[in-house]
Amino acid sequence: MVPLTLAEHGELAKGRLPAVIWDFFEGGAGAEWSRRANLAAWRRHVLRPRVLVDVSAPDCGTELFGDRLAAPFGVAPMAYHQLAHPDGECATARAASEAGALLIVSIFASRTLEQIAAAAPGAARWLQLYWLRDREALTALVRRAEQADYRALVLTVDAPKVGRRLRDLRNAFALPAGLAAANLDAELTSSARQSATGRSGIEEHSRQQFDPSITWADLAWLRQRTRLPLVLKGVLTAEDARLAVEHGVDGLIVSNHGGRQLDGAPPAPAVLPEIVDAVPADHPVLVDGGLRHGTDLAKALALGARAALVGRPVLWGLAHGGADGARAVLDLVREELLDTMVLAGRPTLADLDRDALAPWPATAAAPR
Ligand SMILES: Cc1cc2nc3c(=O)[nH]c(=O)nc-3n(C[C@H](O)[C@H](O)[C@H](O)COP(=O)(O)O)c2cc1C
Ligand SMILES: CC(C)CC(=O)C(=O)O
Repeated sequence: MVPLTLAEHGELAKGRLPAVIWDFFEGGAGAEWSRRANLAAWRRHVLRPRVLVDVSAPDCGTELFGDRLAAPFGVAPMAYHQLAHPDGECATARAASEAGALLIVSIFASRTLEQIAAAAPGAARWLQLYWLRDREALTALVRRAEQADYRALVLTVDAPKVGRRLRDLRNAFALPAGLAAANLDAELTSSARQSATGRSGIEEHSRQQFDPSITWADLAWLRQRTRLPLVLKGVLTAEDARLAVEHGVDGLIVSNHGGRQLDGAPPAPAVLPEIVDAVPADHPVLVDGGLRHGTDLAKALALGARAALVGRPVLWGLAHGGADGARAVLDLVREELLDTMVLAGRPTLADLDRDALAPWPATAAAPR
């Protein structure tokens, strides 16, 4: 079967992956309300098509922190791509580069920052960090990212601890032998391999390593250690967006972490407009969560996002087709975005403004 939708990439991946890995990828926290809400939220808006517009040359190319992208999209930071494919993040890097997408590498990547950079030289890539208790390890990562030409740092701020992920608890999920967080000291992550306490290995490890005491005041410490743009991921209120700007942050990613952290947190499209309105226009606001169609990406842009990130579907492509599979996923999203722009009579990104959207009436059930 040649997959024609992201969901079909998911079906192929599910057939390939061990059930516990599928659950780690797919699962959310708690009752998984936020995970499901992410998928439903994009359906609560309709596109307002304009007609008799010249759509013969639609253009979705853009630039982000100086890098050219084929579309305003990227790969969300996700841990351990080798769970999906032996080439791991190196394959994803090739795929993203060929598709003209931004790649955000997770601090829990299973290949080194340098290997990933070498797999796609010159490509747009950022490094995502969690605030580790070990600040020397954090500083070392920042240095390496600068040397390997990563263009921005993303600090994920929605995870003072890992959310209560019931699937991983039931599966006592732990990293398989031979797989590790390649950029961190083996000692720092060894607990991710066991679940002696009956928790998931991932939860156990984050409990030991994440510093839950950091506050806005600590951001200055990180700011002083790098010239790279700093982006906060996991901001969901206008209040925090304003604080971020006051504390010298350069951009935001509006995200509920794919529903994997606070269950009950809003899906990004519900809060994106208030956040876009709260920050100066030269601070890019990105978004992620539940994007499964080019139309979802068009809606994100119309709500004011500068770009949107795709998470799980990239792992699906990687799992069933390696770099080619991940690239097929990204190409599909871009092609569907271009289709949407043509059929909606909005051939440039500037045309995808708030007039391009209307809410689906609250009284009408959102179609499945
Ligand atoms: C398997 C998996 C691992 C993830 N690892 C990280 C991570 O290391 N750092 C992070 O900031 N977010 C992580 N995320 C969250 C994603 O960056 C992103 O917010 C979310 O997956 C987007 O939703 P989507 O998967 O519905 O597209 C992870 C998500 C998944 C599914
Ligand atoms: C290793 C985990 C803490 C990575 C993560 O953020 C996630 O699984 O959502």
